[in-house]
Amino acid sequence: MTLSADDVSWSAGGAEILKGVSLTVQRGEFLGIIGPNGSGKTSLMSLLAAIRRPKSGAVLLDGAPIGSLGRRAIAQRLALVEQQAETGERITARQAVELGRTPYLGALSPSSPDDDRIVEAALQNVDMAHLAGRLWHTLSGGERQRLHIARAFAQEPEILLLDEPTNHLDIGHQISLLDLVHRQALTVVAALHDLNHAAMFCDRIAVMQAGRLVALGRPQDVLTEDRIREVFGVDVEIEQDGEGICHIRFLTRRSPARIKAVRLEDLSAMGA
Ligand SMILES: Nc1ncnc2c1ncn2[C@@H]1O[C@H](COP(=O)(O)OP(=O)(O)OP(=O)(O)O)[C@@H](O)[C@H]1O
Repeated sequence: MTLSADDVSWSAGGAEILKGVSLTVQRGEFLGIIGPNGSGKTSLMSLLAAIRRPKSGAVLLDGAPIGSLGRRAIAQRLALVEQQAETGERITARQAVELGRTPYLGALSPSSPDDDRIVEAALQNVDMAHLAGRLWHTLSGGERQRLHIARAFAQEPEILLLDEPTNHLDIGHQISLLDLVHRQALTVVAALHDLNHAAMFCDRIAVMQAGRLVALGRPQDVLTEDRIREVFGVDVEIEQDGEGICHIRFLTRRSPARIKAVRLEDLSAMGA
C-alpha cells in the first residue's frame, strides 16, 4: 500500500499553509517529518489522513484519491494519532483502546473474542494492561498518550500516522515507544521534534520549512550541520557512528565549541 501527496497545497485563515508538497511514503518504511513550529507538519499529516482536503493537488492511497474512499475504508487501512487528541467521555483505558476496533464492527456484529484479543495485545504492547480498568480522566498525560498509540495499534492499520507521538512521555517511554513502532510490520509517518530520535529510527526524513518540503532523504544525507542551522537556526555538530547513525550535538552558549567561536569573533572584532 502506498500513500502519496502529489503537489498538495492547503490554505487556512487566508494564508497558504502548505505549498506544493509532493512525497511518496514507501511501503514498510518509517518516514519522519521534521521542521520548526508552524512549518506545516500537522497540516501535512491531516491531509495524508484525509481529515482535511488539499486546496490543490491530491493525496493518493494506492493511486486513488483518498477523498474518494469512505471513512470506514480509510480507517481500516490508516490510523492517525493526533497531537492533542482528547476525550471528555467517561471511559476506561480499555474502552479508549476498543475504539480502535470501530471500523470493523457493524450494527449487527458487536465485538468478538478476536477483537478482545487484539485490544488486549495493544494494551500490553504499550505497557498499559495493568491500568486497563482506570478511568481516562485519572490517567497521566504519558499514560493517555500510550493509550492513543494502543488505540491506533488496535485499528490494525497498514499505515500509522503519528503526530509527535512522544509528547508527554519520559525518555524511557519515548525510546521504547519509537522502538516498538519501528518493530511493527507497518508503514509509519511520524512528525518528530527530537532530531536524534529521527536519526535513530527513521529510514527517511522529510524536512518542512514555512509550508514547503525542503529536503527528503536518508537521515545521514538530510541531517547536515548547514541544513539544521538554516531550518532551525541552531548550531550543531554531527557525528556518524559505525552504523551510519547521526548523533547531533547542540552547541549552546555554554558548550566549549561555541564559547571558543565567540572568543575568536571577539578577537577579530578587536582587530587581533
Ligand atoms: N485552521 C487554521 N487556521 C489558521 N491557521 C492555521 C490553521 N491550522 C494551522 N494553521 C497555521 O498553519 C501553520 C502550520 O501549522 P501546523 O500545525 O501544521 O505546524 P506544525 O509544523 O505542526 O507546528 P508545531 O511544531 O508547532 O506543531 C501555523 O502557522 C498555524 O498557525
